[in-house]
Amino acid sequence: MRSRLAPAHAQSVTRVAGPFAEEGRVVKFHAPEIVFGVDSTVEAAHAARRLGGSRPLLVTDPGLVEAGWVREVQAHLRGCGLEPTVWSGLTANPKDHEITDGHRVYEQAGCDVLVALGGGSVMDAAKGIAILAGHGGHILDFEGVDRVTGPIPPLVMLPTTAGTGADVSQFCIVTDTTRGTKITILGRALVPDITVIDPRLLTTMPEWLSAATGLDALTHGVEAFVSRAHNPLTDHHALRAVNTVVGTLDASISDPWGVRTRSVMAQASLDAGLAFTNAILGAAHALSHQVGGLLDLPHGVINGVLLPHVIRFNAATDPTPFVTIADGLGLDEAQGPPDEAALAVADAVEELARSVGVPRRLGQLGVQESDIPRLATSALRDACMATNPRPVGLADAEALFRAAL
Ligand SMILES: NC(=O)c1ccc[n+]([C@@H]2O[C@H](COP(=O)([O-])OP(=O)(O)OC[C@H]3O[C@@H](n4cnc5c(N)ncnc54)[C@H](O)[C@@H]3O)[C@@H](O)[C@H]2O)c1
Ligand SMILES: [Fe+2]
Repeated sequence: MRSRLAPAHAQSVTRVAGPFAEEGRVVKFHAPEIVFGVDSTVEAAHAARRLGGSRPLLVTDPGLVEAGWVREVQAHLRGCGLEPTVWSGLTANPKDHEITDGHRVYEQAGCDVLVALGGGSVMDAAKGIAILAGHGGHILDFEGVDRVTGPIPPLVMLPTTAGTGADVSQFCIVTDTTRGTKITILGRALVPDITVIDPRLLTTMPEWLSAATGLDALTHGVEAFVSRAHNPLTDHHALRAVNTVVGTLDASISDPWGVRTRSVMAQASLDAGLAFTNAILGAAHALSHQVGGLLDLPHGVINGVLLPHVIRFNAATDPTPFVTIADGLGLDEAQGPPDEAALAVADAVEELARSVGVPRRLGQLGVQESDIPRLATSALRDACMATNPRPVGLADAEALFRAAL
């Protein structure tokens, strides 16, 4: 049974972080070691060494090579006496066969630790390589929950977007190129050993990427807050992430080199990541993974289109948690009826998405009516669907896709 606060005008938002557990309920919370700060990148090299590595595979992608960050991290690794091999042969929304390629390089070079420098795609690829290094087999064999049962090599994360939260999460998302969908591999074994968050690395993000990844963090915050698996520890991070993204995303885009606003967004991404890795996600992600797998589009952009629709769908049966979000965002409707407060949150998300240049409709991204039955069917199998607060049937998933089309 959901334990949720009464509307915000009756109780303050700070109550969300109140008593940890109801009687008879166990609350768990996992997180990697976290280093946060401008110019902290070198810590990743120290960490790789401290974790017992001598030959790191530096997993990255061509965009990060071009941005100049790969050279810098290579120098740090060498400066710590390590012998890195760089592998950058992956694309956004990493593909199953790319993980196989990366694993081959890992084995051929005799690597013993993974350092991921990049966005969610790079970090998920590094996790995928770690899974294969520990178990062999094919990456798609590990789809689902807790299929990674043995030890895997140490994982050091240097996130360059803000963000997917993959640097703190137990998720690994890979594109199944045969089925044209994204699979979710989920389990505590995939929580990285350490994330080194240097907001300086975010300054080279192009505008569209800042917008997309900021909306991804917002979606993580909202979905974690309303998730069936939420708890007071995750609520705190989820709410703070939502408030911070809404308050800062515009500014971080208009001042791309501003390390202060980038730092705030990095913290929002971290908060959102800590929330969702523990509370899991919901229908927006379950639907988004299908569109991302089919059309190879930026994950955060798809989320920005879908989230308002999913909020309205969920609020139709229980608007209460959205009242707390509305209150945190300072929306006037938080003082009124709960369903109006929830709709105001959906509208605020839609407005933010449009203000940062995300299209309003899935149709503008290339989704067609004829895709919907297939997208809806596979969305029901996604691991994120189980924690959506309102049960989603096939007709609901189709209706959600149509509403967003
Ligand atoms: N594992 C998880 O917990 C989790 C959570 C959410 C999303 N994801 C996954 O993450 C992926 C999306 O990751 P993303 O949104 O971070 O983008 P991304 O990693 O796909 O990167 C997109 C592009 O941006 C470039 N880029 C990244 N950082 C840059 C920087 N600082 N400067 C210049 N260019 C830069 C990359 O080179 C790439 O070309 C999707 O596959 C999604 O499914 C994973
Ligand atoms: Fe996401």
